[in-house]
Amino acid sequence: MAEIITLDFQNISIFIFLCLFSLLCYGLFFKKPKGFHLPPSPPSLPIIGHLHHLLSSLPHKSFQKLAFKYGPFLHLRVFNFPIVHVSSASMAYEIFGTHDVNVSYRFVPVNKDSLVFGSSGFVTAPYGDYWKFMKKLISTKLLRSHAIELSRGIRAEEVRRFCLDLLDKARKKESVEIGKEALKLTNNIICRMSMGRSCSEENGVAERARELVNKSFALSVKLFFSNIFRKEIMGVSREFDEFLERILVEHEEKLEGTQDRDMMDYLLEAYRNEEAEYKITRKQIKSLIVEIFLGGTDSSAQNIQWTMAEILNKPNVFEKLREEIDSVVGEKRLIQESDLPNLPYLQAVVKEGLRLHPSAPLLLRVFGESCEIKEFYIPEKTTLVVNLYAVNRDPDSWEDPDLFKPERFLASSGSGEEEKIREQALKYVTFGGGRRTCPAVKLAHIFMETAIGAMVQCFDWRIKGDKVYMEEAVSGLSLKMAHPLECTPVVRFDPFSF
Ligand code: HEM
Repeated sequence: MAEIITLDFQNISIFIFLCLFSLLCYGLFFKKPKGFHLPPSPPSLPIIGHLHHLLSSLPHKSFQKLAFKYGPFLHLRVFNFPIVHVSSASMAYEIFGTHDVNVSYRFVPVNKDSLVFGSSGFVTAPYGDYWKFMKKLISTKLLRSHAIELSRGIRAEEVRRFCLDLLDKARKKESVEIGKEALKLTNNIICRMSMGRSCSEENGVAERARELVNKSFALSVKLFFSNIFRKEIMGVSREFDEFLERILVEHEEKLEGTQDRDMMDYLLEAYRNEEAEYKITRKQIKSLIVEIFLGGTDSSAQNIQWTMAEILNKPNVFEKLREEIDSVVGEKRLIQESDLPNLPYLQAVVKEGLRLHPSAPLLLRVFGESCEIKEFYIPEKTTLVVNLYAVNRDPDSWEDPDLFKPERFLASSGSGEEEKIREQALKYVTFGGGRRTCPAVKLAHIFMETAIGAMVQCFDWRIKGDKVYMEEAVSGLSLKMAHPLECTPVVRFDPFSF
Protein backbone atom coordinates (compact mmCIF):
# COMPACT_ATOMS: atom_id res chain seq x y z
CA MET A 1 0.00 0.00 0.00
CA ALA A 2 2.80 2.39 1.03
CA GLU A 3 4.52 1.53 -2.26
CA ILE A 4 1.41 2.38 -4.27
CA ILE A 5 1.05 5.73 -2.49
CA THR A 6 4.75 6.54 -3.08
CA LEU A 7 4.39 5.59 -6.74
CA ASP A 8 1.28 7.74 -7.13
CA PHE A 9 3.01 10.63 -5.45
CA GLN A 10 5.97 10.23 -7.80
CA ASN A 11 3.69 10.10 -10.84
CA ILE A 12 1.79 13.19 -9.71
CA SER A 13 5.06 15.06 -9.12
CA ILE A 14 6.31 14.08 -12.57
CA PHE A 15 3.00 15.09 -14.09
CA ILE A 16 3.03 18.51 -12.35
CA PHE A 17 6.64 19.02 -13.39
CA LEU A 18 5.81 18.17 -17.02
CA CYS A 19 2.82 20.54 -16.99
CA LEU A 20 4.93 23.41 -15.62
CA PHE A 21 7.74 22.69 -18.06
CA SER A 22 5.27 22.55 -20.92
CA LEU A 23 3.68 25.84 -19.87
CA LEU A 24 7.13 27.41 -19.68
CA CYS A 25 8.03 26.22 -23.19
CA TYR A 26 4.68 27.34 -24.48
CA GLY A 27 5.17 30.78 -22.94
CA LEU A 28 8.64 31.07 -24.42
CA PHE A 29 7.65 30.01 -27.90
CA PHE A 30 4.38 31.79 -28.25
CA LYS A 31 5.23 35.18 -26.81
CA LYS A 32 2.84 37.41 -28.64
CA PRO A 33 1.98 41.06 -28.52
CA LYS A 34 -0.97 41.92 -26.32
CA GLY A 35 -4.34 41.94 -28.08
CA PHE A 36 -3.36 39.31 -30.69
CA HIS A 37 -4.80 35.81 -30.78
CA LEU A 38 -3.31 32.66 -32.19
CA PRO A 39 -5.58 30.67 -34.56
CA PRO A 40 -7.94 28.18 -32.89
CA SER A 41 -6.35 25.14 -31.34
CA PRO A 42 -7.75 21.72 -30.37
CA PRO A 43 -7.15 20.48 -26.81
CA SER A 44 -3.52 19.46 -26.30
CA LEU A 45 -1.47 17.44 -23.83
CA PRO A 46 1.45 18.64 -21.74
CA ILE A 47 4.86 18.29 -23.42
CA ILE A 48 3.73 16.53 -26.59
CA GLY A 49 1.08 19.09 -27.48
CA HIS A 50 -1.05 17.80 -30.36
CA LEU A 51 1.25 14.95 -31.36
CA HIS A 52 -1.23 12.27 -30.25
CA HIS A 53 -3.79 13.63 -32.77
CA LEU A 54 -1.31 13.25 -35.60
CA LEU A 55 0.23 9.86 -35.00
CA SER A 56 -1.07 7.74 -37.86
CA SER A 57 0.20 6.11 -41.00
CA LEU A 58 -1.70 8.73 -43.06
CA PRO A 59 -0.81 12.13 -41.52
CA HIS A 60 -2.74 14.12 -44.17
CA LYS A 61 -5.92 12.34 -43.05
CA SER A 62 -5.23 12.91 -39.34
CA PHE A 63 -4.78 16.62 -40.02
CA GLN A 64 -7.94 16.61 -42.16
CA LYS A 65 -9.92 14.96 -39.36
CA LEU A 66 -8.78 17.65 -36.91
CA ALA A 67 -9.76 20.33 -39.41
CA PHE A 68 -13.28 18.91 -39.84
CA LYS A 69 -13.75 19.18 -36.08
CA TYR A 70 -11.95 22.42 -35.22
CA GLY A 71 -11.77 24.45 -38.43
CA PRO A 72 -9.68 25.10 -41.56
CA PHE A 73 -7.07 27.33 -39.90
CA LEU A 74 -5.51 25.75 -36.83
CA HIS A 75 -2.68 26.39 -34.50
CA LEU A 76 -1.01 23.17 -33.34
CA ARG A 77 2.04 22.27 -31.36
CA VAL A 78 4.23 19.18 -31.50
CA PHE A 79 6.56 19.39 -28.49
CA ASN A 80 8.01 22.87 -28.95
CA PHE A 81 7.30 23.16 -32.66
CA PRO A 82 4.48 25.54 -33.47
CA ILE A 83 2.51 24.61 -36.59
CA VAL A 84 -0.22 26.39 -38.53
CA HIS A 85 -2.41 24.00 -40.49
CA VAL A 86 -4.40 25.19 -43.51
CA SER A 87 -7.04 22.95 -45.06
CA SER A 88 -9.54 25.08 -46.97
CA ALA A 89 -9.31 26.53 -50.45
CA SER A 90 -10.12 30.05 -49.22
CA MET A 91 -7.35 30.00 -46.56
CA ALA A 92 -4.84 28.52 -49.05
CA TYR A 93 -5.75 31.30 -51.46
CA GLU A 94 -5.21 33.91 -48.74
CA ILE A 95 -1.82 32.45 -47.76
CA PHE A 96 -0.46 32.02 -51.30
CA GLY A 97 -1.89 35.37 -52.37
CA THR A 98 -1.39 37.89 -49.58
CA HIS A 99 1.44 36.19 -47.63
CA ASP A 100 3.33 34.54 -50.48
CA VAL A 101 6.80 36.05 -49.89
CA ASN A 102 6.63 35.50 -46.14
CA VAL A 103 5.95 31.76 -46.64
CA SER A 104 8.44 31.21 -49.46
CA TYR A 105 10.84 29.32 -47.19
CA ARG A 106 10.68 25.58 -47.05
CA PHE A 107 10.61 23.43 -43.97
CA VAL A 108 13.05 20.74 -45.07
CA PRO A 109 15.78 18.83 -43.34
CA VAL A 110 18.96 20.33 -44.75
CA ASN A 111 21.83 17.86 -44.69
CA LYS A 112 24.75 20.19 -45.07
CA ASP A 113 27.14 18.44 -47.48
CA SER A 114 24.70 16.08 -49.13
CA LEU A 115 23.47 16.36 -52.72
CA VAL A 116 20.17 14.85 -51.56
CA PHE A 117 18.26 17.64 -49.78
CA GLY A 118 21.51 19.41 -49.03
CA SER A 119 22.24 23.07 -48.46
CA SER A 120 23.40 23.52 -52.09
CA GLY A 121 19.94 22.60 -53.42
CA PHE A 122 17.42 24.73 -55.30
CA VAL A 123 14.34 23.12 -53.73
CA THR A 124 15.86 23.59 -50.27
CA ALA A 125 17.19 27.10 -50.99
CA PRO A 126 15.74 30.03 -49.07
CA TYR A 127 13.89 32.57 -51.18
CA GLY A 128 16.70 34.87 -52.39
CA ASP A 129 19.20 35.59 -55.21
CA TYR A 130 20.33 31.99 -55.78
CA TRP A 131 16.76 30.69 -55.93
CA LYS A 132 15.73 33.50 -58.33
CA PHE A 133 18.69 32.84 -60.66
CA MET A 134 18.09 29.09 -60.82
CA LYS A 135 14.34 29.45 -61.19
CA LYS A 136 14.85 31.67 -64.25
CA LEU A 137 17.36 29.24 -65.71
CA ILE A 138 15.29 26.08 -65.32
CA SER A 139 12.11 27.82 -66.44
CA THR A 140 13.59 29.27 -69.64
CA LYS A 141 15.83 26.33 -70.57
CA LEU A 142 13.77 23.33 -69.47
CA LEU A 143 10.20 23.97 -68.41
CA ARG A 144 8.60 26.92 -70.23
CA SER A 145 6.56 26.34 -73.38
CA HIS A 146 9.38 27.11 -75.83
CA ALA A 147 11.89 24.81 -74.09
CA ILE A 148 9.26 22.08 -73.81
CA GLU A 149 8.60 22.38 -77.55
CA LEU A 150 12.30 21.79 -78.30
CA SER A 151 12.35 18.53 -76.34
CA ARG A 152 9.15 17.13 -77.85
CA GLY A 153 11.08 14.57 -79.96
CA ILE A 154 12.63 12.99 -76.85
CA ARG A 155 9.23 12.45 -75.25
CA ALA A 156 7.72 11.05 -78.47
CA GLU A 157 10.53 8.44 -78.65
CA GLU A 158 10.12 7.49 -75.01
CA VAL A 159 6.31 7.16 -75.21
CA ARG A 160 6.85 4.93 -78.24
CA ARG A 161 9.32 2.80 -76.24
CA PHE A 162 6.80 2.66 -73.35
CA CYS A 163 4.10 1.35 -75.72
CA LEU A 164 6.44 -1.16 -77.37
CA ASP A 165 7.31 -2.57 -73.92
CA LEU A 166 3.60 -2.88 -73.06
CA LEU A 167 2.86 -4.51 -76.44
CA ASP A 168 5.60 -7.02 -75.73
CA LYS A 169 4.14 -7.77 -72.27
CA ALA A 170 0.65 -8.10 -73.81
CA ARG A 171 1.84 -10.62 -76.40
CA LYS A 172 3.48 -12.67 -73.66
CA LYS A 173 0.27 -12.31 -71.59
CA GLU A 174 2.34 -10.94 -68.70
CA SER A 175 0.94 -8.57 -66.08
CA VAL A 176 2.57 -5.19 -65.46
CA GLU A 177 2.87 -2.86 -62.49
CA ILE A 178 1.66 0.42 -63.96
CA GLY A 179 3.63 2.52 -61.44
CA LYS A 180 6.91 0.79 -62.35
CA GLU A 181 6.36 1.12 -66.12
CA ALA A 182 5.38 4.78 -65.66
CA LEU A 183 8.48 5.44 -63.56
CA LYS A 184 10.67 3.97 -66.30
CA LEU A 185 9.00 6.35 -68.77
CA THR A 186 9.27 9.54 -66.66
CA ASN A 187 12.81 8.68 -65.58
CA ASN A 188 13.98 8.11 -69.17
CA ILE A 189 12.44 11.38 -70.31
CA ILE A 190 13.86 13.45 -67.47
CA CYS A 191 17.24 11.79 -67.90
CA ARG A 192 17.37 12.75 -71.57
CA MET A 193 15.95 16.25 -71.05
CA SER A 194 18.42 17.08 -68.30
CA MET A 195 21.56 15.18 -69.36
CA GLY A 196 20.62 14.50 -72.96
CA ARG A 197 23.15 12.84 -75.12
CA SER A 198 24.83 10.93 -72.27
CA CYS A 199 21.85 8.79 -71.41
CA SER A 200 19.58 6.23 -72.85
CA GLU A 201 17.88 3.08 -71.66
CA GLU A 202 20.48 1.14 -73.67
CA ASN A 203 23.70 2.47 -72.13
CA GLY A 204 22.51 1.94 -68.56
CA VAL A 205 22.72 5.61 -67.50
CA ALA A 206 18.95 6.01 -67.16
CA GLU A 207 18.75 2.79 -65.16
CA ARG A 208 21.55 3.92 -62.83
CA ALA A 209 19.71 7.23 -62.29
CA ARG A 210 16.53 5.32 -61.45
CA GLU A 211 18.44 3.14 -58.99
CA LEU A 212 19.85 6.21 -57.22
CA VAL A 213 16.43 7.88 -57.13
CA ASN A 214 15.02 4.74 -55.47
CA LYS A 215 17.87 4.73 -52.93
CA SER A 216 17.19 8.39 -52.14
CA PHE A 217 13.46 7.76 -51.65
CA ALA A 218 14.28 4.89 -49.33
CA LEU A 219 16.06 7.50 -47.19
CA SER A 220 13.15 9.93 -47.06
CA VAL A 221 12.19 9.71 -43.36
CA LYS A 222 15.84 9.28 -42.33
CA LEU A 223 16.60 12.67 -43.90
CA PHE A 224 14.74 14.25 -40.96
CA PHE A 225 17.24 12.59 -38.60
CA SER A 226 20.41 13.50 -40.42
CA ASN A 227 22.64 13.26 -37.35
CA ILE A 228 21.70 9.64 -36.77
CA PHE A 229 21.67 8.54 -40.42
CA ARG A 230 24.43 10.81 -41.73
CA LYS A 231 26.64 7.94 -42.91
CA GLU A 232 23.86 6.41 -44.98
CA ILE A 233 22.73 9.76 -46.41
CA MET A 234 26.29 10.69 -47.36
CA GLY A 235 26.78 7.25 -48.94
CA VAL A 236 23.91 7.83 -51.41
CA SER A 237 25.07 11.42 -51.95
CA ARG A 238 28.57 10.19 -52.86
CA GLU A 239 27.14 7.68 -55.35
CA PHE A 240 25.11 10.44 -56.99
CA ASP A 241 28.18 12.69 -56.98
CA GLU A 242 30.40 10.16 -58.79
CA PHE A 243 27.67 9.40 -61.31
CA LEU A 244 26.99 13.07 -62.11
CA GLU A 245 30.66 14.11 -62.10
CA ARG A 246 31.35 11.59 -64.87
CA ILE A 247 28.49 12.96 -66.95
CA LEU A 248 29.54 16.57 -66.27
CA VAL A 249 33.08 15.83 -67.52
CA GLU A 250 31.64 14.22 -70.68
CA HIS A 251 29.55 17.33 -71.24
CA GLU A 252 32.55 19.63 -70.71
CA GLU A 253 34.59 17.69 -73.25
CA LYS A 254 31.86 17.92 -75.86
CA LEU A 255 30.44 21.36 -75.08
CA GLU A 256 31.99 23.21 -78.02
CA GLY A 257 29.85 23.20 -81.14
CA THR A 258 27.12 20.96 -79.73
CA GLN A 259 23.81 21.61 -81.46
CA ASP A 260 21.25 19.76 -79.33
CA ARG A 261 21.83 21.20 -75.89
CA ASP A 262 20.42 19.84 -72.66
CA MET A 263 19.90 21.27 -69.15
CA MET A 264 23.39 20.28 -68.05
CA ASP A 265 24.93 22.26 -70.94
CA TYR A 266 23.03 25.38 -69.88
CA LEU A 267 24.05 24.93 -66.26
CA LEU A 268 27.70 24.49 -67.29
CA GLU A 269 27.47 27.61 -69.42
CA ALA A 270 26.21 29.58 -66.39
CA TYR A 271 28.95 28.01 -64.23
CA ARG A 272 31.69 29.19 -66.64
CA ASN A 273 30.20 32.62 -67.23
CA GLU A 274 32.20 35.15 -65.21
CA GLU A 275 29.57 37.82 -65.86
CA ALA A 276 26.57 35.75 -64.78
CA GLU A 277 24.17 37.47 -62.35
CA TYR A 278 24.92 34.69 -59.89
CA LYS A 279 28.04 32.52 -59.79
CA ILE A 280 26.84 28.95 -59.39
CA THR A 281 29.07 26.10 -58.20
CA ARG A 282 29.61 22.61 -59.56
CA LYS A 283 27.90 21.21 -56.50
CA GLN A 284 24.83 23.37 -57.13
CA ILE A 285 24.61 21.97 -60.69
CA LYS A 286 24.64 18.41 -59.37
CA SER A 287 22.15 19.20 -56.60
CA LEU A 288 19.70 20.67 -59.08
CA ILE A 289 19.90 17.63 -61.35
CA VAL A 290 19.33 15.35 -58.35
CA GLU A 291 16.30 17.43 -57.34
CA ILE A 292 14.81 17.37 -60.82
CA PHE A 293 15.01 13.57 -60.72
CA LEU A 294 13.58 13.35 -57.19
CA GLY A 295 10.87 15.95 -57.78
CA GLY A 296 9.82 14.96 -61.27
CA THR A 297 10.02 11.23 -61.85
CA ASP A 298 8.19 9.51 -58.99
CA SER A 299 5.50 12.21 -58.54
CA SER A 300 4.43 11.96 -62.18
CA ALA A 301 4.58 8.14 -62.16
CA GLN A 302 2.48 7.91 -58.97
CA ASN A 303 -0.14 10.19 -60.50
CA ILE A 304 -0.23 8.15 -63.72
CA GLN A 305 -0.86 5.06 -61.60
CA TRP A 306 -3.61 6.65 -59.44
CA THR A 307 -5.43 8.09 -62.46
CA MET A 308 -5.25 4.81 -64.36
CA ALA A 309 -6.67 3.05 -61.27
CA GLU A 310 -9.57 5.53 -61.15
CA ILE A 311 -10.48 5.02 -64.80
CA LEU A 312 -10.19 1.22 -64.61
CA ASN A 313 -12.75 1.39 -61.80
CA LYS A 314 -15.08 3.46 -64.00
CA PRO A 315 -15.66 1.75 -67.36
CA ASN A 316 -17.89 4.62 -68.54
CA VAL A 317 -15.00 7.10 -68.11
CA PHE A 318 -12.62 4.69 -69.86
CA GLU A 319 -15.02 4.31 -72.83
CA LYS A 320 -15.67 8.06 -73.11
CA LEU A 321 -11.94 8.70 -73.07
CA ARG A 322 -11.31 6.12 -75.76
CA GLU A 323 -14.06 7.55 -77.96
CA GLU A 324 -12.54 11.02 -77.68
CA ILE A 325 -9.05 9.74 -78.52
CA ASP A 326 -10.29 7.69 -81.49
CA SER A 327 -12.25 10.61 -82.89
CA VAL A 328 -9.29 13.03 -82.67
CA VAL A 329 -6.31 10.74 -83.33
CA GLY A 330 -7.94 8.26 -85.71
CA GLU A 331 -7.04 4.60 -85.90
CA LYS A 332 -3.73 4.62 -87.68
CA ARG A 333 -1.23 6.24 -85.36
CA LEU A 334 -0.26 6.65 -81.70
CA ILE A 335 -1.54 9.67 -79.74
CA GLN A 336 1.03 12.48 -79.71
CA GLU A 337 1.60 15.75 -77.87
CA SER A 338 0.16 17.91 -80.63
CA ASP A 339 -3.21 16.11 -80.11
CA LEU A 340 -3.47 17.10 -76.44
CA PRO A 341 -5.09 20.55 -76.89
CA ASN A 342 -7.89 18.79 -78.83
CA LEU A 343 -8.57 16.24 -76.07
CA PRO A 344 -10.43 18.17 -73.34
CA TYR A 345 -11.86 15.06 -71.70
CA LEU A 346 -8.39 13.52 -71.37
CA GLN A 347 -7.16 16.76 -69.79
CA ALA A 348 -10.11 16.73 -67.39
CA VAL A 349 -9.49 13.09 -66.41
CA VAL A 350 -5.84 13.84 -65.63
CA LYS A 351 -6.75 16.94 -63.62
CA GLU A 352 -9.31 15.03 -61.61
CA GLY A 353 -6.75 12.28 -60.87
CA LEU A 354 -4.30 14.95 -59.70
CA ARG A 355 -6.98 16.63 -57.56
CA LEU A 356 -7.91 13.47 -55.67
CA HIS A 357 -4.41 12.04 -55.30
CA PRO A 358 -1.78 14.78 -54.88
CA SER A 359 1.56 12.96 -54.77
CA ALA A 360 2.80 15.29 -52.01
CA PRO A 361 -0.30 15.62 -49.79
CA LEU A 362 1.29 17.94 -47.21
CA LEU A 363 3.25 21.04 -48.17
CA LEU A 364 5.69 22.27 -45.53
CA ARG A 365 6.85 25.88 -45.42
CA VAL A 366 7.98 28.32 -42.71
CA PHE A 367 6.77 31.83 -41.89
CA GLY A 368 9.84 34.06 -42.34
CA GLU A 369 8.41 36.80 -40.11
CA SER A 370 5.56 37.17 -37.67
CA CYS A 371 2.35 38.33 -39.33
CA GLU A 372 -1.39 38.68 -38.99
CA ILE A 373 -3.72 36.44 -41.00
CA LYS A 374 -7.41 37.21 -40.80
CA GLU A 375 -7.52 38.43 -37.19
CA PHE A 376 -4.93 35.94 -35.94
CA TYR A 377 -1.30 36.40 -34.96
CA ILE A 378 1.33 34.02 -36.41
CA PRO A 379 4.75 34.13 -34.70
CA GLU A 380 7.87 34.10 -36.90
CA LYS A 381 9.44 30.70 -37.71
CA THR A 382 6.08 28.94 -37.29
CA THR A 383 5.89 25.92 -39.59
CA LEU A 384 3.13 26.16 -42.18
CA VAL A 385 1.44 22.93 -43.23
CA VAL A 386 -0.84 23.34 -46.23
CA ASN A 387 -2.87 20.17 -46.51
CA LEU A 388 -3.06 19.94 -50.31
CA TYR A 389 -5.11 16.75 -50.01
CA ALA A 390 -7.74 18.44 -47.81
CA VAL A 391 -7.82 21.67 -49.85
CA ASN A 392 -8.42 19.66 -53.04
CA ARG A 393 -11.33 17.93 -51.29
CA ASP A 394 -12.72 20.99 -49.50
CA PRO A 395 -16.52 20.43 -49.41
CA ASP A 396 -17.12 24.20 -49.57
CA SER A 397 -15.38 24.34 -52.94
CA TRP A 398 -16.12 21.04 -54.62
CA GLU A 399 -19.38 19.22 -55.15
CA ASP A 400 -19.02 15.53 -54.14
CA PRO A 401 -15.40 16.23 -53.20
CA ASP A 402 -14.37 12.58 -52.78
CA LEU A 403 -15.81 11.35 -56.08
CA PHE A 404 -13.89 11.02 -59.34
CA LYS A 405 -15.87 13.26 -61.69
CA PRO A 406 -13.73 14.58 -64.56
CA GLU A 407 -16.73 16.48 -65.97
CA ARG A 408 -16.25 19.12 -63.27
CA PHE A 409 -13.23 20.37 -65.26
CA LEU A 410 -15.10 20.56 -68.58
CA ALA A 411 -16.41 23.91 -69.75
CA SER A 412 -19.74 23.42 -71.45
CA SER A 413 -20.66 25.94 -74.09
CA GLY A 414 -23.01 27.83 -71.70
CA SER A 415 -21.88 31.30 -70.62
CA GLY A 416 -20.21 31.55 -67.21
CA GLU A 417 -18.72 28.06 -67.45
CA GLU A 418 -15.22 29.32 -68.33
CA GLU A 419 -15.39 31.57 -65.29
CA LYS A 420 -16.32 28.54 -63.16
CA ILE A 421 -13.30 26.61 -64.46
CA ARG A 422 -11.01 29.57 -63.74
CA GLU A 423 -12.35 29.75 -60.20
CA GLN A 424 -11.77 26.03 -59.75
CA ALA A 425 -8.14 26.40 -60.76
CA LEU A 426 -7.66 28.60 -57.69
CA LYS A 427 -8.97 25.88 -55.41
CA TYR A 428 -6.78 23.23 -56.94
CA VAL A 429 -3.39 23.08 -55.23
CA THR A 430 -1.81 19.74 -56.24
CA PHE A 431 1.26 21.65 -57.48
CA GLY A 432 1.44 23.98 -54.47
CA GLY A 433 1.00 27.73 -54.75
CA GLY A 434 2.64 31.14 -54.87
CA ARG A 435 6.15 31.72 -56.15
CA ARG A 436 7.47 28.37 -54.87
CA THR A 437 4.81 26.49 -56.81
CA CYS A 438 5.98 23.54 -58.93
CA PRO A 439 7.67 25.02 -62.03
CA ALA A 440 6.86 21.91 -64.11
CA VAL A 441 3.06 21.88 -64.17
CA LYS A 442 2.89 21.90 -67.96
CA LEU A 443 5.46 19.15 -68.34
CA ALA A 444 3.78 17.00 -65.67
CA HIS A 445 0.46 17.28 -67.52
CA ILE A 446 2.15 16.25 -70.77
CA PHE A 447 3.71 13.18 -69.09
CA MET A 448 0.37 12.12 -67.69
CA GLU A 449 -1.83 12.90 -70.67
CA THR A 450 0.39 11.11 -73.21
CA ALA A 451 0.98 8.04 -71.01
CA ILE A 452 -2.68 7.61 -70.06
CA GLY A 453 -3.83 8.46 -73.58
CA ALA A 454 -1.56 5.77 -75.04
CA MET A 455 -2.62 3.12 -72.50
CA VAL A 456 -6.32 3.76 -73.18
CA GLN A 457 -5.86 3.98 -76.94
CA CYS A 458 -3.81 0.80 -77.43
CA PHE A 459 -4.93 -1.65 -74.71
CA ASP A 460 -7.79 -3.21 -72.84
CA TRP A 461 -6.81 -3.97 -69.27
CA ARG A 462 -7.55 -7.05 -67.21
CA ILE A 463 -7.53 -6.53 -63.44
CA LYS A 464 -7.66 -9.15 -60.69
CA GLY A 465 -11.12 -9.13 -59.08
CA ASP A 466 -13.94 -6.68 -59.78
CA LYS A 467 -12.31 -3.44 -58.72
CA VAL A 468 -8.94 -1.86 -58.19
CA TYR A 469 -8.23 -1.47 -54.50
CA MET A 470 -7.72 2.29 -53.83
CA GLU A 471 -6.26 2.21 -50.32
CA GLU A 472 -3.63 4.89 -49.61
CA ALA A 473 -0.18 4.58 -48.07
CA VAL A 474 2.36 7.26 -47.28
CA SER A 475 6.05 6.72 -47.81
CA GLY A 476 8.20 9.62 -46.62
CA LEU A 477 6.12 12.57 -47.74
CA SER A 478 4.62 10.87 -50.83
CA LEU A 479 1.14 9.48 -51.27
CA LYS A 480 1.25 5.99 -52.80
CA MET A 481 -1.17 3.20 -53.57
CA ALA A 482 -1.07 0.71 -50.69
CA HIS A 483 -1.58 -2.03 -53.30
CA PRO A 484 0.32 -1.06 -56.45
CA LEU A 485 -1.84 -1.31 -59.55
CA GLU A 486 -1.04 -4.57 -61.34
CA CYS A 487 -2.95 -5.52 -64.49
CA THR A 488 -2.55 -7.31 -67.79
CA PRO A 489 -2.62 -5.42 -71.09
CA VAL A 490 -4.54 -6.92 -74.01
CA VAL A 491 -3.71 -5.44 -77.40
CA ARG A 492 -6.59 -3.47 -78.85
CA PHE A 493 -4.67 -1.46 -81.41
CA ASP A 494 -1.02 -1.68 -82.47
CA PRO A 495 -0.01 1.72 -83.86
CA PHE A 496 3.28 0.34 -85.14
CA SER A 497 1.73 -2.22 -87.48
CA PHE A 498 0.90 0.32 -90.19
C1 HEM B 1 2.48 15.10 -61.23
C2 HEM B 1 3.69 15.57 -61.11
C3 HEM B 1 4.15 16.58 -60.10
C4 HEM B 1 3.58 17.01 -58.93
C5 HEM B 1 2.24 16.58 -58.33
C6 HEM B 1 4.46 18.01 -58.35
C7 HEM B 1 4.21 18.68 -57.16
C8 HEM B 1 5.05 19.63 -56.62
C9 HEM B 1 4.78 20.35 -55.40
C10 HEM B 1 3.55 20.17 -54.51
C11 HEM B 1 5.82 21.18 -55.18
C12 HEM B 1 5.97 22.17 -54.02
C13 HEM B 1 5.32 23.46 -54.47
C14 HEM B 1 5.18 24.53 -53.42
O1 HEM B 1 5.98 24.59 -52.47
O2 HEM B 1 4.24 25.33 -53.53
C15 HEM B 1 6.76 21.01 -56.26
C16 HEM B 1 7.93 21.72 -56.38
C17 HEM B 1 8.86 21.47 -57.37
N1 HEM B 1 8.72 20.62 -58.44
FE1 HEM B 1 7.10 19.48 -58.86
N2 HEM B 1 5.55 18.15 -59.17
C18 HEM B 1 5.41 17.31 -60.24
C19 HEM B 1 6.28 17.18 -61.29
C20 HEM B 1 7.49 17.81 -61.41
C21 HEM B 1 8.42 17.64 -62.51
C22 HEM B 1 8.16 16.76 -63.74
C23 HEM B 1 9.52 18.41 -62.23
C24 HEM B 1 10.79 18.62 -63.02
C25 HEM B 1 11.02 18.26 -64.23
C26 HEM B 1 9.28 19.08 -60.96
C27 HEM B 1 10.14 19.96 -60.35
C28 HEM B 1 9.88 20.66 -59.18
C29 HEM B 1 10.81 21.61 -58.57
C30 HEM B 1 12.22 21.96 -59.09
C31 HEM B 1 10.17 22.13 -57.43
C32 HEM B 1 10.72 23.14 -56.44
C33 HEM B 1 10.27 24.56 -56.76
C34 HEM B 1 10.82 25.59 -55.80
O3 HEM B 1 11.30 25.26 -54.72
O4 HEM B 1 10.76 26.77 -56.13
N3 HEM B 1 8.04 18.69 -60.50
N4 HEM B 1 6.27 20.06 -57.13
